[in-house]
Amino acid sequence: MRRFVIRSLESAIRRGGASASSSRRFSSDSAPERKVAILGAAGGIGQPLSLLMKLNPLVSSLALYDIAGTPGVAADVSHINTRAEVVGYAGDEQLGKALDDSDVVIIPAGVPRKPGMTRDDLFNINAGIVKSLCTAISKYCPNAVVTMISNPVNSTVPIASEVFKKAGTYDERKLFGVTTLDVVRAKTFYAGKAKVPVAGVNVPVVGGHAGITILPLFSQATPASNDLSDDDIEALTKRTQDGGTEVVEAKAGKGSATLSMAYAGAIFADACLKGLNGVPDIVECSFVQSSITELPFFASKVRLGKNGLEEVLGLGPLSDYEKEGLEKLKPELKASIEKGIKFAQEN
Ligand SMILES: NC(=O)C1=CN([C@@H]2O[C@H](COP(=O)(O)OP(=O)(O)OC[C@H]3O[C@@H](n4cnc5c(N)ncnc54)[C@H](O)[C@@H]3O)[C@@H](O)[C@H]2O)C=CC1
Ligand SMILES: O=C([O-])CC(=O)C(=O)O
Repeated sequence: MRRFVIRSLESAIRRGGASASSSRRFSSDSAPERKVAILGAAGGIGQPLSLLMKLNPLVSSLALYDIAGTPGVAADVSHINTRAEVVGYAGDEQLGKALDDSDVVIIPAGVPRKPGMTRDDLFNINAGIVKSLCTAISKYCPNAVVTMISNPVNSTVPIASEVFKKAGTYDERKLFGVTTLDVVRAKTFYAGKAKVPVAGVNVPVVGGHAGITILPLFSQATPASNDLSDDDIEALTKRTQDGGTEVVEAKAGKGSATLSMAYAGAIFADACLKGLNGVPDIVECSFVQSSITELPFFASKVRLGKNGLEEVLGLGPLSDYEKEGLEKLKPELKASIEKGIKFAQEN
């Protein structure tokens, strides 16, 4: 954690976080002013994510919004002696103020899974929540980068895109489904199996964010390992795809991943902020509008920049096992995307 924060600070300052081309005001520690809003900030993910964003020196203003409970979270987090000014907002009537002038909006609002449920089982409740929050975003901060954590991500991102299109504010460079936790898991599981230090591991994860739509590309993992058998790769793939369910079952009815998700959400938000600040070569995996397959949204490596999404990177060479996984995931991902679009168009 400490290393993450220090790295952020160092790279923001050293690699152009203080880029003179930004029209933003600069604070004394040379990073431009950036407002981050978290919607669902009092929840299981929202609270630790609020803490992590308060520790991020690239954030100058942190708005914590939820339907209730945010004054307490904000009072607590605000006592930490870091740069960000923290304000809590609760209830519909304060949503506009929370969003006003935000550079990055992170959305972990909505219900989590219980054992036996799929992410799609959350659709009926979370689709409406995401739709109303995105309607407010298009009104109060139409230029913000939006990072969507609420599940099912394979549908909530298409919902957000339709809401923004209807409002006339859609910019595909500003909408991201957060799949960073899949990458975090793939790195951890790979390092354990390949017996390499986890800090230097990289594994792209493509597709979507549910079950078989999560496709880790272990053939591209670095450092490469010659010791892993086909069975090992299959087991690693399945464990990554079922990582969320592993946590849901271990929590036995008390929700899904919150701490690891907050970590992943903070990594992705930090990457977005660095991109906005003009730091070069910021690449993360994310579920975005894409043309690298025939599906309109797809997760892959993306380059982040001053306007959000700068470039969707290709899939790279796939193993036969990964090629097969890619073809298998397409029908499910397509159906989830279409379900989201249909919901937003009809409601
Ligand atoms: N993308 C990913 O990798 C992951 C996504 N998730 C998803 O994140 C979501 C949140 O999970 P948790 O934090 O564990 O749930 P939680 O139930 O602990 O917290 C959700 C929060 O959202 C708030 N909320 C509900 N309606 C709202 C609205 N209209 N406006 C603002 N806030 C609202 C609730 O009051 C609550 O505080 C779930 O949908 C879960 O499936 C969870 C883990 C990983
Ligand atoms: O599994 C869930 O419901 C939450 C989630 O998306 C994850 O942990 O990857």
